Amino acid sequence: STDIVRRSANYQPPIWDYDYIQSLRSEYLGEEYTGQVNKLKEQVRMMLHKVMDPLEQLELIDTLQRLGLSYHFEGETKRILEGLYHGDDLWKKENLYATALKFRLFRQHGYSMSEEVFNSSMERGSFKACLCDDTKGMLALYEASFLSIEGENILEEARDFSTKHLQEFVKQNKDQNLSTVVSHALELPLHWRILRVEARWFIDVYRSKEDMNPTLLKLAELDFNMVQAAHQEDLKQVSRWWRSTGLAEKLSFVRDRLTESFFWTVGCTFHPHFGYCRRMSTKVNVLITVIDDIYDVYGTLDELELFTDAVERWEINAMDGLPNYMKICFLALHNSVNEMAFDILKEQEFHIIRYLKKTWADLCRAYLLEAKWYYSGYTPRLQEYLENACFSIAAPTILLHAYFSYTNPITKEALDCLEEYPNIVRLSSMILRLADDLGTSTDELKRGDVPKSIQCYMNETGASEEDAREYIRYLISATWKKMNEERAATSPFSETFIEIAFNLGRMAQCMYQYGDGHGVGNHETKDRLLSLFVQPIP
Ligand SMILES: CC1(C)[C@@H]2CC[C@@]1(C)[C@@H](OP(=O)([O-])OP(=O)([O-])[O-])C2
Ligand SMILES: [Mg+2]
Ligand SMILES: [Mg+2]
Ligand SMILES: [Mg+2]
Ligand SMILES: [Mg+2]
Ligand SMILES: [Mg+2]
Repeated sequence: STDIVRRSANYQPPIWDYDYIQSLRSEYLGEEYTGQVNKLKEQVRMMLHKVMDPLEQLELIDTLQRLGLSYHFEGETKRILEGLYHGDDLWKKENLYATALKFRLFRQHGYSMSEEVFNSSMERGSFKACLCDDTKGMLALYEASFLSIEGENILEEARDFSTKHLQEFVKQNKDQNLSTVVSHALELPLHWRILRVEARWFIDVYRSKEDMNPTLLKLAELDFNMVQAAHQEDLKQVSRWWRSTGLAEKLSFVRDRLTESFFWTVGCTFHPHFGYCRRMSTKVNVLITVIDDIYDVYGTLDELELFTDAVERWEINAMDGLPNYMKICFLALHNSVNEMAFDILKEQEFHIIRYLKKTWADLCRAYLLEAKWYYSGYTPRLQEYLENACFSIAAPTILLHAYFSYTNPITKEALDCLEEYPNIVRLSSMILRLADDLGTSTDELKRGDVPKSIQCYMNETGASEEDAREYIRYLISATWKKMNEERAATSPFSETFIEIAFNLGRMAQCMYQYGDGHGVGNHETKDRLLSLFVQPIP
């Protein structure tokens, strides 16, 4: 047969090998620290009951959230916010900092809050110039502005005004600690950050604050380490499964990214009780990574047509015509997905195979279309590219599997809605796709891949690459406003699902913050993985 010339991405081996992952241990696993944690949680509950000043109540809620502790105190938090929302005393001695903090927390927790609350800080349509010296207020206004939805001009003005003055503040660099915090916020606003990664960073910042509360700090450190121990067990378990598939060595040309695939799931649901969801989602992510590389790098168009047909048919004898490397990949996918369907059938008597095979078929068809565009040298218009690329980024597949792996009871209503790719899924996919293209397209185009959003926009408008990237960043920001609207809207999905969809977008911005954190595994990603999964807080 004619020699097939196959592209290569020259992917590096995983950052940690199997034996290293299996060697992970934590002294915080088991009951050793449970007594101490419960005592500390009790003390924090007392604090939540005793704090009476409205602003101090909000500050405590915000601090608990930033320390990664709010999941322990959802009841108390709700009670306090309910009380504040319906009371009106807070609004009297008002300053920008208090208004912005209150605005952000209420919107974050789904309360309706008008942007007009900032009117007293404005005159003739802009923010009062004197406010720019209030750095704490500027920072609070900046963070609050990312809870905006489309058409909120005051919040748009708030973001521009605060960004400008915060950048000025960092340049003057008068106060090292505050400059660090301000730079961090300017890099990525709180609303777009992954809670777990943020908590690890904030615990260190909180330790050196003059108003630091030792009980909160101690609980945050202990809880972080205990959750890390739980995550280690999940990672070790799913790493054993990954090794049993043999895919990494059989398909030596694909990305072998088990730990990064696991990191994506921790960003979506870090809660210790969601171990099954993390393990299932990791399987999905690592399989998607392999199949994506088969379509993007290795497969010939004929082979890809065969693989796509086999996935659409979803039956064992569909494998017969496949080349060997595709046989093993198809059977690994088929076995893993059917096993998840079996778990649900056993547990909930809900037969979900048709939903799962459809999402994998949709994904492979989207991959195939991109491969056809690549091989024919076609560059689509941006809109046409994105229509397909919101499927090929695999967010719908990831979110559907996540829904099944934590939801009990599964409802027909939510499933029918999920099948229509609802807004929340579409928007989360868009953010993931755009952030991924910003982070991966340079390397992808070097080794040969379909033109990505940046290139499609350049081709369509004649824009430079830098302007195209700027436009893609603008699209991410605009998509977040639509996402914020989805949270407020009523939907058949639980708060948990909405949060997972939001976190998938956040994970993308976290993973690609410094380039291709998944495929290349730069040092920032490695540092994050070490701090999340290996090194306990001392
Ligand atoms: C989990 C994922 C988001 C999905 C599989 C690996 C990813 C990190 C990304 O990989 P990439 O090759 O960049 O996707 P695409 O650009 O080829 O669609 C697509
Ligand atoms: Mg982050
Ligand atoms: Mg390999
Ligand atoms: Mg790819
Ligand atoms: Mg791809
Ligand atoms: Mg990519």
